[in-house]
Amino acid sequence: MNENTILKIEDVSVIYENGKGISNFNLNFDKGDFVALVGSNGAGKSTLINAISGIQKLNNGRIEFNDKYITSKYPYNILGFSPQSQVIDWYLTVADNVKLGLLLAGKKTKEVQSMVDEALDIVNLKGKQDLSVDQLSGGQQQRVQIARAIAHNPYFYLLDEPTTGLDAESSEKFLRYLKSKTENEECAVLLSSHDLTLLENYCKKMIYIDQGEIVYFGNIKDFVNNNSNRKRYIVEYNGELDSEVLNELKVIAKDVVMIDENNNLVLDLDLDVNVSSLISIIEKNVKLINIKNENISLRDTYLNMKGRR
Ligand SMILES: Nc1ncnc2c1ncn2[C@@H]1O[C@H](COP(=O)(O)OP(=O)(O)OP(=O)(O)O)[C@@H](O)[C@H]1O
Repeated sequence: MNENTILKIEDVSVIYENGKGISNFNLNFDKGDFVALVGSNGAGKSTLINAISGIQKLNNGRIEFNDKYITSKYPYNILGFSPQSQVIDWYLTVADNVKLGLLLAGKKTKEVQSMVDEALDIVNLKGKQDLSVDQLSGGQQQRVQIARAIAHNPYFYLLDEPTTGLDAESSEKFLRYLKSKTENEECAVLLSSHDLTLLENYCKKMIYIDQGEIVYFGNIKDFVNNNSNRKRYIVEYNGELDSEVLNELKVIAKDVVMIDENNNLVLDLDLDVNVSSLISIIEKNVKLINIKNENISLRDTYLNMKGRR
């Protein structure tokens, strides 16, 4: 195993009695990796996460940890695991929930309080530390679970839909925190979510699973570049576009024509569309100021690909 590799998955299959599950997964996670796990409902994301966490038995293959980071003697030390279902202790306060996680991770009592404070700060629950968790909203309870998963500064974060139920600002703050961890410390993150825009903004790599199989594992940028069959053009212009011209553009651009909030014309074009012919149509009607060329988002690329599969 490469010295930068934290965790390696070789030929892993988990097949449930009904024949569903995941088959022949080969993956590896190096330090610095921030990996998005994407796929439709039932694709196999939680199965993979639970297999890595050890709560799901494998039918085949093995999961190897680099013993530089992970010793099987102290698994809680290494994994920052937040499963999809809530696993908080309802009879404890917010702070005690996090403290319990730290003690299970083998942290010494004297270092625990500052780690609790830091984790609660990251999830914006500092003022609520003495409340019992059943007094919190659903999103706040989810944040307690996150705090418990991250408080011990694990080498590997294993997070199953951690932002579900979180407000936009908490989700952004949490992903920003994870990004800075992967950039500055020896750790890696695997995080599942259906929020592809959030994932694209923070993660570097992605695993795309469909019906228990890996469709893609690699950089998000490469996925978008290689699989998007369209490019976006943003056209800034002076004047008023006639509806006739817009209709003409819509025929060529197969209806994917919009006017954005800055009153620019947005065209999502198939790669084989001749852009200059479109521009001459626009120029007949208005004065062109600028044309910007953008890649399509991960979300649009993914939805497009799903439509084709
Ligand atoms: N304990 C189980 N017994 C039998 N089948 C299961 C079990 N757990 C999951 N499955 C099936 O395995 C497949 C993968 O499920 P999994 O929970 O891993 O999907 P997921 O990608 O996490 O979905 P979601 O986005 O809905 O959380 C599904 O078809 C699911 O019905």
